[in-house]
Amino acid sequence: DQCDNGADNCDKWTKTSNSQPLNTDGVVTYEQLKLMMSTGSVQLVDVREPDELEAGFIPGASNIPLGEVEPALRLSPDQFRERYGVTKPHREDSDFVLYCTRGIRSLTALETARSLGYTRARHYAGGFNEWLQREDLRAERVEHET
Ligand SMILES: O=S(=O)([O-])[S-]
Repeated sequence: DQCDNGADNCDKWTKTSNSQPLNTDGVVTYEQLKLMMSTGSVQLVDVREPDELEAGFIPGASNIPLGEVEPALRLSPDQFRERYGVTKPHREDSDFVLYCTRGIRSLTALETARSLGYTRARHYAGGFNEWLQREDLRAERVEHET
């Protein structure tokens, strides 16, 4: 079973994965994402089209457009790295996070990922829209403080 590989947080995840609707254990909030980014534990994938990323994206994200998510996750790890320049997520990874503009496409991508065995994958439902708003607010607050 999934716990055989000794993943740290195995218990927490095996109890909820597959048995809960995606909107409870499948969602990452802005705060959770920031925390994951600050600890270096996130494999972030932007599922928007490449031209949408020209206006910006979340730092560290790789781009796999929605229509490529399924074939991408079927690539071998070597092929995946060659194509996308990053390590292919492992099926048991809980730090595999998808996002788009406002959570619609990333939910579809998440369902695709889960159907391919990525049972702990999640999506940042607020998407790039919320990200920009929250980051702007943070910047303003920092300005006021200084
Ligand atoms: O990017 S979106 O599908 O949420 S509009």
